[in-house]
Amino acid sequence: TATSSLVKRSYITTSGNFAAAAGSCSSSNKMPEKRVVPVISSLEDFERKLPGYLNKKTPLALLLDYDGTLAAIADNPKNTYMNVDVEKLLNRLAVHPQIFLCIISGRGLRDVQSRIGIKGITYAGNHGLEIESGDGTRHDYPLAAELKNHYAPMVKELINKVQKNGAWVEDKTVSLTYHYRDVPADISEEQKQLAIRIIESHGYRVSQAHDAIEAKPPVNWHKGEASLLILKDRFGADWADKIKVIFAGDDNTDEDAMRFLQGSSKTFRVAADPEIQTYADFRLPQQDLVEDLLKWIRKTYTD
Ligand SMILES: O=P(O)(O)OC[C@H]1O[C@H](O[C@H]2O[C@H](CO)[C@@H](O)[C@H](O)[C@H]2O)[C@H](O)[C@@H](O)[C@@H]1O
Repeated sequence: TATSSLVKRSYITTSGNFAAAAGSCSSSNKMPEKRVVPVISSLEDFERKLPGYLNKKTPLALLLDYDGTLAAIADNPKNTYMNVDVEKLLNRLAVHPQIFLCIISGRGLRDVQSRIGIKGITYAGNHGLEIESGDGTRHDYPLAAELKNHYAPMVKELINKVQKNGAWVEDKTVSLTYHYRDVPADISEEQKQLAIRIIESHGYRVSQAHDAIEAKPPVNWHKGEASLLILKDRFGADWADKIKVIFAGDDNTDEDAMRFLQGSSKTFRVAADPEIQTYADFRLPQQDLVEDLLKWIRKTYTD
């Protein structure tokens, strides 16, 4: 079955050679030439700019990021919430027979599951390193032992040396986030640079997030690869011929999904900055437009 292949599939983990692994995907990550991304700024805009993309006879895979997409960015990850209408819409779409709902987050799997709170849907945590289907089937990216052995010492060193002046380490067991929002501006950059050096000295890869940096294992696995695995697993290798796909996200790590889904989906980047470079098909200038995206889908599939 689709779910059993999720468990059985095995991936070749990059070897203990961190540097080689870290360099191996850099060229394919290059952004396309500067282009103006069409903007969607109202519910009507979805219909106007994507006429006929969705129809109730064709199944939809709806892949959504959490922080900054379903929930507005807050001062602390513990203080995020989806507004009541978004929650209701999501719950409704989750049980629609033509809609496959998946949440793909940088948070730990259990954390994002508890925040969304919908049973029976697919979740990916830690940027896709951990995946759990609605029936409980799991896929954990097999990280090399040498890499895993560096994780705890990395957390310890970060806590000892840079968890200060308001900064703190979010330990998510296979990747971490170093939050520095509350560090005074005059020392923030220096402290962040030290955190980056510590992370890289342990062979982990750094990427920028909102007032935080992410430390991820240097493997060619991210939200893009995870999205493809999830889609293949659920709909088969020819998923692109059978279904429509929508992905929405707001962060650098979501760009991997937007890049991997190019041409076979419609992707939306939540970003206020009109100059932002993105692989997405459309830009949503405010986070609350995600609610309109969900309303557009509900209207198409339930009216
Ligand atoms: O992939 P996502 O679901 O978008 O998760 C990305 C990271 O989100 C969280 O951090 C970000 O959101 C926080 C709450 O709004 C905010 O305080 C922080 O500044 C942001 O960077 C989460 O804490 C991380 O673990 C996720 O990787």
